[in-house]
Amino acid sequence: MRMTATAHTVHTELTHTLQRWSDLGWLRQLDSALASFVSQRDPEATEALIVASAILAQLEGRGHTCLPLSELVASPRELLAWPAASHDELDAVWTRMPTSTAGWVEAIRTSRLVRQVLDDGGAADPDAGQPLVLGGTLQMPLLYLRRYWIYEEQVTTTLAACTADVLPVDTEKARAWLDRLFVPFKDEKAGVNWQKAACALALSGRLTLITGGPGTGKTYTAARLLALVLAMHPDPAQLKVALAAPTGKAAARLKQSIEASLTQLPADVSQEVDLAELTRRIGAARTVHSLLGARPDTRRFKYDSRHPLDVDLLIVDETSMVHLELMAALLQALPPHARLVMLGDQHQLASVEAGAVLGDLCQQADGQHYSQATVEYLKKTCGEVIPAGTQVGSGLAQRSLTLQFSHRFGTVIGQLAQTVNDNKQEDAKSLLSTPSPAVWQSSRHDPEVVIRLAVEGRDGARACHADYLKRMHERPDTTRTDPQAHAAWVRQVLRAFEGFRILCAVHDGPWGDREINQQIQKALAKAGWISPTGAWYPGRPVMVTRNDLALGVFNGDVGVVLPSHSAGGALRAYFLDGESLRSVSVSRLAHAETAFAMTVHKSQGSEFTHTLLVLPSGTNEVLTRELVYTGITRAKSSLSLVEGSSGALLTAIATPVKRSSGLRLKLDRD
Ligand SMILES: Nc1ncnc2c1ncn2[C@@H]1O[C@H](COP(=O)(O)OP(=O)(O)OP(=O)(O)O)[C@@H](O)[C@H]1O
Repeated sequence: MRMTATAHTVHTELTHTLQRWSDLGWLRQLDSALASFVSQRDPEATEALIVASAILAQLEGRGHTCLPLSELVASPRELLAWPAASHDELDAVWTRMPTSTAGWVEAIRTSRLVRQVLDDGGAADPDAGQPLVLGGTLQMPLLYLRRYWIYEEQVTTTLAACTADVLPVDTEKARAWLDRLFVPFKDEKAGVNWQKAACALALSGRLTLITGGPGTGKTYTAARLLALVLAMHPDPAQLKVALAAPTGKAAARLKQSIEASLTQLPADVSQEVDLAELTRRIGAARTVHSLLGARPDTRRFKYDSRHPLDVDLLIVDETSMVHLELMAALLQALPPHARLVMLGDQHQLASVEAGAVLGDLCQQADGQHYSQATVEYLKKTCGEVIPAGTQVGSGLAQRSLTLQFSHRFGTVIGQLAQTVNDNKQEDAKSLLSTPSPAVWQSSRHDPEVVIRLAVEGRDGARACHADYLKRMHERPDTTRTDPQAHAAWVRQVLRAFEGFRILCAVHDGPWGDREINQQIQKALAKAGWISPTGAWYPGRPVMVTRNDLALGVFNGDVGVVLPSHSAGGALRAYFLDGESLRSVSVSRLAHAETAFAMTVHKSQGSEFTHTLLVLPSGTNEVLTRELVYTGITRAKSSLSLVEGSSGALLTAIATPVKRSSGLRLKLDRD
């Protein structure tokens, strides 16, 4: 098709403008490149489509799976959150943009690069491999990059199929087992034992979503569910169980806490259910990627809908970190008969990749959307009486449940986490202004406070980096000749290291993990704890930044560099997963960084006795409610907070993460 001279000039001017916006750092190069691609491939493309393409690409980079066109109508300033210097230029371009949602739809749907599949927009366009998809509804039109639309469709279709399958349950037998597996426990708030109800729910369907904050007993419940499924199975020896989590660390923790929970089961249960055999059969917990058979240099997995996983029951933990693409792959690979139980905390940070799937799926997981049938089933199967919801939720709501009582937290950290979730800023302020061993906030906004806490701890929370370094220096002589004594010493050092961690919101600047790591290294060297003569030195904590299957190390693994027991004591990086120890020669560890401090994102799935949360000064788009909630809930016993400027925490609490997605709309449709 030939472009008219005027259209050509308009396209050229616009793509130059977008390219300049990339050069100024407002857009990414990738974003303006997509806009140029659209302009080149469709000479008839409207200016609105070209601009929308660039913005769509940018939003994908920020974790959104689509662009809601209604947000472009008034002014995109809020949506884009670019620096003030951009406002005049944006406004000038916007004078040429449609002024209504319907106008945007019309400007976009006509392009041959766009596949129109609006629910109520007339016949959907045939699929001709268009790179963009216009989905959603006329009232809530959503522009997608093709692959994200496909992932959302795959997730909704498989979820709908899973939730529609009702599995037969011998309710009498189940009730008898559930009464044995759960000692009478009543949630203080609702008087419902949600853990027991979760197990009952999981028996009756192929998909169960169990959410809840830290320590609410998600893995405790999953262990009982495993015992229950095994006890109810007609041929237990045939049952194939798999455990998985998004990161290696979280997978190791899942396996460890499930095993610990299984050992706590009443003796009469373990006499009838062969728990030792169950533990053996589960095998190692895997990362979701390795479970699915990730292959280097390709997005495709070994297991998919044509080659499903060989599993009857799959339990996935830390589901909040599973992004849309991975969730689609996981659901596709599930065999049609298998049960999937997803555990996670919907309030935690989503993965950096696009999608906030758990949050989307858990919209009605509060137990207040149960149908009469769900309520009756639960009463019959586990004896728990849950009032039917005033508004009956979707099929997925019938398969979802929130555990509500934390068994782990000292009350103050738990309360603080709750006030963050509920956006109760005044309550958060008052909890933080009452110093206690559990929760403490610095009144000074100085990185020096962070360094001092790292070296000395504080009153009521002495755990700090000096602890593991002290253990390192107290190395028994036997560790030089006896490999077992050496392994025991390494474990002690690594466990002490898990007692304290600094979590930063950002990488760069004086409050970022990079600078803080350097300052702490200097301070610990000055105090005589370490001797960083080169890049590798005993006591250097490291985080792996890239998977290396050959070495057996994974992105996010955190360990400590220590001398090996071999003659000469060559340095190795040691990693602890539960009880099992791995080590790698530092000379082979090409992708690792120092980890006295790390980002909150990287800390997901881990917990530390004393957690020091560091927030930057000024406004920063990463400062969100989910980030501070995730940081706070990494603390097992004590939390310390240092803000770059006063009010950073409160600003973050008031700023929930917003990630656009069409999943909720699609789940409602189905
Ligand atoms: N009903 C219960 N009775 C007694 N102890 C419980 C109960 N539920 C959980 N616990 C204990 O509370 C602690 C936290 O439980 P668990 O690890 O299962 O929580 P979680 O929700 O998986 O936490 P996280 O999200 O932090 O991994 C464990 O020590 C567990 O044994």
